Amino acid sequence: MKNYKIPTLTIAGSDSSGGAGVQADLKTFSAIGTYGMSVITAITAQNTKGVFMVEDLSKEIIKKQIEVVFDDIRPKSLKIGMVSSEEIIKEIAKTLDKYKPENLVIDPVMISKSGYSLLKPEAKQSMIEYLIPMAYIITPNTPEAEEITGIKIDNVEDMKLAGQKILELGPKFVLMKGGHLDGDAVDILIGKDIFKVYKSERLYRKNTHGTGCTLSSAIAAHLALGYDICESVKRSKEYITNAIRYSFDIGSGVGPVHHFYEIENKKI
Ligand SMILES: Nc1ncnc2c1ncn2[C@@H]1O[C@H](COP(=O)(O)OP(=O)(O)O)[C@@H](O)[C@H]1O
Ligand SMILES: Cc1ncc(COP(=O)(O)OP(=O)(O)O)c(N)n1
Repeated sequence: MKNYKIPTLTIAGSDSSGGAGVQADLKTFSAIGTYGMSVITAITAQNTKGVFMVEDLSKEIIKKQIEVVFDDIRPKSLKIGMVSSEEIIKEIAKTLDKYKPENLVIDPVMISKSGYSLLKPEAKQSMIEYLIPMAYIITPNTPEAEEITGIKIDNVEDMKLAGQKILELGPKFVLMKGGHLDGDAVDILIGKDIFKVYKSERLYRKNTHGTGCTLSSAIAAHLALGYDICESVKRSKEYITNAIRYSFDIGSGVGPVHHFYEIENKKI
């Protein structure tokens, strides 16, 4: 049930083309029916053809954005997307630690579809050490899970192994996303006492810019609305599948997925 007074927050980078990052997150929050807020970590000059330039914001302004939001409108859930440097990761972890946020969804963004490194390689370890243990749920795609665990992932069995290893780093749940493998799009939710598979048919679409951002913010929105973890993932998987199904051509490269308000009423 939508409730536009329920606050949700994204801590992520800005995508000037509107398909990924903060812009995708805010569209998702609105479409699912929550009140979206944003803490911007970096500005990317990006379009459907690629990422052309990135500038991080200072750790001071990132910290201040978090503080003023939490001190005034405490979010019911939040997601963290692009955080590119060790310095920024540590500042966010330290600042959030003061507020003990509930329902923290971490999308461990590393490399954009166009191949641009959005996480500096030397910052990977601080993401593992400082951010991942704080997560209620983390949502790695297979290349990210490989980077985090060192396990090569070619199939669902490998996804389970890697997911288990990520769980040992401290998050409550891990959602292993299988969009990069062949065949059906299979995601696996792993927790101490939970193992659930969410499967949808593979859609052969060109326009898949922002899929990971959209899925993680959909999970944050559903958690904020009060759904439990399994129902939040189920509804978010339906949301992203429809968003990919109705994705459209805009620009000359990989276009965005479609956020629209009727999406929840469509059957997949
Ligand atoms: N071609 C596709 N058809 C259907 N679902 C897909 C497709 N590609 C990705 N997905 C789904 O979109 C979500 C994002 O997946 P993935 O592509 O693995 O992550 P990311 O966008 O972070 O690289 C997952 O739920 C995945 O199963
Ligand atoms: C600013 C910003 N943040 C994250 C991403 C990566 O988004 P993702 O949802 O993984 O989709 P692709 O860009 O890989 O299609 C981004 N591109 N920009």
